[in-house]
Amino acid sequence: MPSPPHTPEEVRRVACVGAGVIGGGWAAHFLARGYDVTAWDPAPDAEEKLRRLVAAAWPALEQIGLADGASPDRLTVAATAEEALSDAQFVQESAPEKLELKRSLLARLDAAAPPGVVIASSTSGYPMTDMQTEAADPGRLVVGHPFNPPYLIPLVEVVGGERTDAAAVEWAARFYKVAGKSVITMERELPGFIANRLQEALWREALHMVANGEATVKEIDDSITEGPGLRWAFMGPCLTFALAGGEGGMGHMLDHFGPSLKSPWTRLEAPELDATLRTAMVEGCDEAAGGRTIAQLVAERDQGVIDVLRATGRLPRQRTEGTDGIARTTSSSMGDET
Ligand SMILES: NC(=O)C1=CN([C@@H]2O[C@H](COP(=O)(O)OP(=O)(O)OC[C@H]3O[C@@H](n4cnc5c(N)ncnc54)[C@H](O)[C@@H]3O)[C@@H](O)[C@H]2O)C=CC1
Ligand SMILES: C[N+](C)(C)CC(=O)CC(=O)[O-]
Repeated sequence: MPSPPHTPEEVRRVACVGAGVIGGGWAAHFLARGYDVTAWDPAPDAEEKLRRLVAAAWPALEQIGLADGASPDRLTVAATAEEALSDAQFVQESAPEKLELKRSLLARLDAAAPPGVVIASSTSGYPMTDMQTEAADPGRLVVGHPFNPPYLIPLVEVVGGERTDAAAVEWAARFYKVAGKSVITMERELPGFIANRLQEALWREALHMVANGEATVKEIDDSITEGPGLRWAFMGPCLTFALAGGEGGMGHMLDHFGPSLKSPWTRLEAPELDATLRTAMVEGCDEAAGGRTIAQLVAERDQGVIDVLRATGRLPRQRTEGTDGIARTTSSSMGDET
């Protein structure tokens, strides 16, 4: 891979390929951080949906603080991937989670991007080794796995594949930090990375409980939001459980509860996602939503994440308000820039 032509700090133009839930969320994030964003998505209604998503996200982004000059007007929608990438300094791919599609798309993006420009995939779980097989320069392809919505949840998991250059992984990790994200750089590939491997265990059990009529969708959601979820926003599952050992910490916790790890709380393979389970999940979510639309839930979620980020000190405590009443920060509002 030729060296990236720009340092992470010099990047001004980002291309977002695929502009659905995550590509649109990335576009909103990069716009709010003051970048010029060019998006491409083959769907005929993609531009309209993308602009709607950015407009819906913008009030939350104004609340947490925009970079100087940030504006939704700096979003351009290109007619082809090649046009979108022609002068891109970083590329974020967020196309559907289908391995064959990712393989050929990443090869196409590699052919279109300026030499050395790093290309990151938002994949939720494919190892880059499996996706970079058709690219002429696989050295610049990395995974940059975000969390929904990418414009509010700080974490990005960064990892390369067997044929990725270490320099590209390092560059991407630094770029995401400069762009206001909180980064975990993984030394080795794991399907599902770290967070989705953990989330999948929870999700598999949730689906089993619904399929077997053991718990409702609402009970499952309440069990997390009224319980462990409150702790997880600021203390992960390991430290949280260390406190379950009282003054003896993790040592006592393991001696006390270790044997129960062998008890069959979780023991099941992934459930069959048949029509009955699908309907139960959809109807359960409709019931839990209690008449709120997706747009209302998105606004509620965004406000909830902002409140948690604020309460846990992860949003800047001192923000300056412009004459237009919009908060602006001169550095990133989330994540660690160092
Ligand atoms: N939805 C989520 O919560 C998260 C999704 N991801 C990952 O982000 C990626 C995108 O997922 P979503 O945004 O949820 O899907 P989505 O279905 O909302 O958006 C995918 C977009 O890709 C477009 N598209 C279809 N074919 C394409 C092609 N050949 N080239 C470029 N774009 C194409 C579609 O028109 C659509 O707008 C996936 O890899 C997924 O695993 C990662 C983190 C969270
Ligand atoms: C549902 N999902 C597997 C696509 C979720 C993610 O990949 C991360 C997230 O936002 O939780």
